[in-house]
This record gives sequence, structure tokens and C-alpha cells, in this order.
Amino acid sequence: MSTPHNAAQNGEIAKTVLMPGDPLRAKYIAETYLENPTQFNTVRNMFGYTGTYKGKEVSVMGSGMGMPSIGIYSYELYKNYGVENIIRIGSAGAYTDKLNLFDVVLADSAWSESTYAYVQSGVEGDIQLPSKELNEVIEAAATRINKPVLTARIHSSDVFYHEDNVPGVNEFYNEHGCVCVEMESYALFHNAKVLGKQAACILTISDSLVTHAVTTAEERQNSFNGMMEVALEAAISI
Ligand SMILES: O=P(O)(O)O[C@H]1O[C@H](CO)[C@@H](O)[C@H]1O
Ligand SMILES: O=c1cc[nH]c(=O)[nH]1
Repeated sequence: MSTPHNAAQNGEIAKTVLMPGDPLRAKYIAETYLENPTQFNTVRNMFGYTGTYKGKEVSVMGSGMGMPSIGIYSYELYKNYGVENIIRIGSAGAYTDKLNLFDVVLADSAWSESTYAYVQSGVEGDIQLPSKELNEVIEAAATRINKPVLTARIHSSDVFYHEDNVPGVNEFYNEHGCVCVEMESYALFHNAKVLGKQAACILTISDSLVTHAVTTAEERQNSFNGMMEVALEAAISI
């Protein structure tokens, strides 16, 4: 029972899936943290793996970049594969100098100018919410393994490269209360809600739109270990 985008067969994907945007981050997590990982998807190089972490089954799969992409993969995971929980683990650009590179943010809401929810199911509004229950599990996991997370509102943007004549950091931070920007959570939270499932998002600050500090592409793929460990610890406690 594969889909046009996922070659997995029934039963090959765990109830909880960690979803980085980058499929190579999924590969890194599978190879670094999972016991006995098996690969269930290579279609479009959107790698997906299932293994165990501390003895409990968990999957990890790339989502691609942007809401159309995570919209497809998360919808299929929930609807076709019986997945119950998706924890996005992404990179984000800081909108405040209070956030430093490698700080970890847990989204308590995603603000967006995106039309994703409206086009998908006629839902209006610029905010989508994660699962409260999943967020509590994640916060408890972070405390247990002593990895601090900041719980805050994030911006889910449809655009990575902006011209100067459109709203920027100041408007998103001061008017909408978003501490950082990424590109998928608004759609993920919406899909979870319409399908009666759970979603959350943990982000590592990869760059700052205020100080212009940046991490390298390699660091974004391979070194966001704090966030990965919090997500794995949460996945096995759900
Ligand atoms: O690192 P990932 O999870 O891909 O997340 C962020 O990085 C990408 C942009 O560089 C977008 O997908 C954004 O949401
Ligand atoms: O969407 C994103 C992700 C990381 N950094 C950004 O500036 N934007």
C-alpha cells in the first residue's frame, strides 16, 4: 500500500515519526541513534527509516522544505500509514538577539500568512496550534535529559528569500510575537487537526536574522543533537 511519494508497506512505519526537513538529517538520526534501522523510503530521496530507540519503535523521515511538501508527506503518514504523532525537528532563523545559534525552541503556536489551511479545508485564521499533550511530553523529556527548550510562538513562512519592501523581522517579532522563522509547522499542525492526530515542532536556531550569525549546511545536517535527543526521548514516552 505505497503512495506516489512513499514506498513503505503497511506496518513499516512506527506510530511516532520524527520529521526533519532535510532527508539527510533523517539519515544521520537513523544511523546515529536508532538501533537496527531499516529504510522504508527512497522515493524522491525523501529517506525514511524505522528502528528502535532505547528499545522502543520510532520512525524518522524527511519532509522536504515548505508547506506543500510537508503537507503531502504528513497527510500520507497520518491517513495512509496510521501514524499518530509527528514531531517536526527543524532549523530556524532567530527574530530576536535573545536567541543564539543552537538554542532550541518548542513551538506553542505557528503564525503564518500562508493559505495552506484555507486551501486544504476552508479553515481561516493565521494561527495553527500543536498538540498540547505532545508539547507537555516534549517539555518533560527536555527537563529529564537536561536540554533546555524555549516554548514560544514561531513564524511559518512560505518564502525564504524576501525583498526589502515587504514585512520583515520587526513586524513578525513585535506585531505577531514570533521568536523565529521556519517553513512547515503551520501546515503540519493543520493536517494533524483535520485528521484527529497529534503534531509538534522543535527547532534549532541555525541563523539569526538580527545578528546575521549562521551555521554551515553540514552543521544543519549533522549537529543539532540536543533537539534530536529531546525528540527521541519524547517519542519513546508518548
Ligand atoms: O531544517 P529544516 O527542517 O528543513 O527547516 C528549515 O530549513 C529550511 C530552509 O533552509 C526550511 O525547510 C525551514 O523550515
Ligand atoms: O526558514 C528558515 C530556516 C532557517 N533560517 C531561516 O532564516 N529561515
